[in-house]
Amino acid sequence: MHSSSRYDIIFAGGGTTACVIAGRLAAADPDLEILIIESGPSTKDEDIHTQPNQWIGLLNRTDVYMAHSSLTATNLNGRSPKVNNGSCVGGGGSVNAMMYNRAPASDYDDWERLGNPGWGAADLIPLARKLETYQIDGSESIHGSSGPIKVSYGAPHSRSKIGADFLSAAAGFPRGREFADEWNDFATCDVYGKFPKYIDAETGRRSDSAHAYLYSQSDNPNLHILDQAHVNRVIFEDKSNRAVGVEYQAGGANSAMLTAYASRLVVVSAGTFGSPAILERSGIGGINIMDKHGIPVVSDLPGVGHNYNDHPGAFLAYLADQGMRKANASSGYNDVDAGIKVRPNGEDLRELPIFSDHRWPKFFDKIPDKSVGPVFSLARPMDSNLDPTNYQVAYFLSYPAGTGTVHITGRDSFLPIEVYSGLLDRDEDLVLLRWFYKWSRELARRMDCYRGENVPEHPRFSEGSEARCGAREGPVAHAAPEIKYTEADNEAIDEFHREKAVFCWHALGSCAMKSREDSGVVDPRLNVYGTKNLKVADMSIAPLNVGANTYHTALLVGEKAAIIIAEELGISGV
Ligand SMILES: Cc1cc2nc3c(=O)[nH]c(=O)nc-3n(C[C@H](O)[C@H](O)[C@H](O)COP(=O)(O)OP(=O)(O)OC[C@H]3O[C@@H](n4cnc5c(N)ncnc54)[C@H](O)[C@@H]3O)c2cc1C
Repeated sequence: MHSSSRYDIIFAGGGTTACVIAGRLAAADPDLEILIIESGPSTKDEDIHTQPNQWIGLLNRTDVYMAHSSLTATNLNGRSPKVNNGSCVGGGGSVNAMMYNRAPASDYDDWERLGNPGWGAADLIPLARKLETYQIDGSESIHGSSGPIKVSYGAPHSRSKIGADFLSAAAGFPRGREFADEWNDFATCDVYGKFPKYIDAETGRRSDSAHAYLYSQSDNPNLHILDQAHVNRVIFEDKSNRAVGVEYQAGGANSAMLTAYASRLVVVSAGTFGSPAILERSGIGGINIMDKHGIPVVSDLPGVGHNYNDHPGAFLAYLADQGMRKANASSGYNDVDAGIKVRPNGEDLRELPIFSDHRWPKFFDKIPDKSVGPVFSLARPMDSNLDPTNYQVAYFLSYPAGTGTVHITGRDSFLPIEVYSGLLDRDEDLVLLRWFYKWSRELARRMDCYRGENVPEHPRFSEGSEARCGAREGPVAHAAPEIKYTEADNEAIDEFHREKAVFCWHALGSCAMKSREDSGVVDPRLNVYGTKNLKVADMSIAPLNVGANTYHTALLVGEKAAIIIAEELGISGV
């Protein structure tokens, strides 16, 4: 499809957000010459991407899924956890777990309050309706009925019994929370519910932005997708700092450097790891980084690569009764059925030292739609090295206190990037994870299918501890007393998290939309400070974390960016 080297708009990176923007603009103005340069392969109609139950297998595919080693952090016992992103047309959206989870309204209002007019919930909620066709009974004031992204509970008859078992255990769990059919209304949390999925109920296929926005316009000859090509840097017109194109390589690390020119706009949309790296290689970033790698400075922006965040969590494996077997043969299923976005009550807060004294009053207390994170069940372990008959109960922190950094290690786009994760840097995050472990285990051991813990996948409690893990005959009674943990047990849980806690693929924030004085990288119109005709649009612009899996926010950023760009280029109908 790559026929010319002059375009109106070039996208550097062709992931979730780029597909939304390019698709919207191309649909509104089919004459617009658009080039998307994506380092990974095409995903069009590939079963591994379109068949939901194949998604766990994707995590072993180095061609469509990129793993970055991170530097070790203080609280990780010398461990260097991998952080990952999708690397293919559609990016994370073409490899992700398809869990549909919307962030609370207050998150976007927080973004707006940081000096970003137009990014509050009142502006974004209409876009949330626009982007989806909600195939579940839901209120029209909250959900869309004609958007490109399809949301359902999965293909009919595709669910396992694990989700229902989780919800029935929750009903008997004495910690008393309600149940709700709707928990994605931007307001509700602390209720149990079923997890909707980015799966088209009619076809059973994954509903991703690549297919929904881009491939659906394959007949448009002006919409060019160049896959398996790495963007090295943005090119600027001499002295004016106006972006005029990009340099890229289409044949691997040793191939020739090629150029493509954009007369109207360059949009960097390479995700939380790729976007700051492209900016830094282009001379946009901290002076220390430019000096270190001998890159001429275009814009001195020390915030590039800072403010990196994700959701730290853990996936606990349990032994299951063989009769409760799992995902059936249907491919329209992602193994995730039920969960809760937990908000601690007064009693819970007494179990959360450090967190309840500092982070809670500062960030959560007065804002009732903010949960501290979800707990959810999985019918099959995320880790394909584990026995597939195990089930998992997982949890993650929505707003961890620790943050990290992402920087280049050289001028070559094939060099690894340097990531400092910040994972568990802060004690309050460790305390909260400890509490989540206990809560989630109480739920897991009340499930009918429970037959004990997969011991190596749990904390190493000492001999004689009430908390010690192992195989069991069956579940405990719903009203059974909770396990009492000693100080030594608490230390074992912390140690487990130091060794096993992971980031949940929700990287964001490394090119934050904030004021320049506050270490921001882009303004509210997504323009990179100190440049012209250059925007960043993807999850890297998130100035603060969001209390949900991040695909929904990436889609929202795409819809919002499409409107901004259309306004500026005089394109109507977006
Ligand atoms: C395994 C996994 C599971 C997930 N599960 C869920 C879930 O169940 N629910 C949910 O809501 N969210 C989930 N997410 C998160 C969600 O998918 C991401 O937040 C979202 O896709 C991020 O979109 P983005 O546009 O910011 O970046 P991406 O979609 O990551 O796109 C960035 C693209 O840029 C490309 N790129 C990078 N550098 C270059 C370069 N130099 N040149 C050219 N191209 C480049 C990358 O290859 C990538 O395709 C998951 C993510 C992953 C990876």
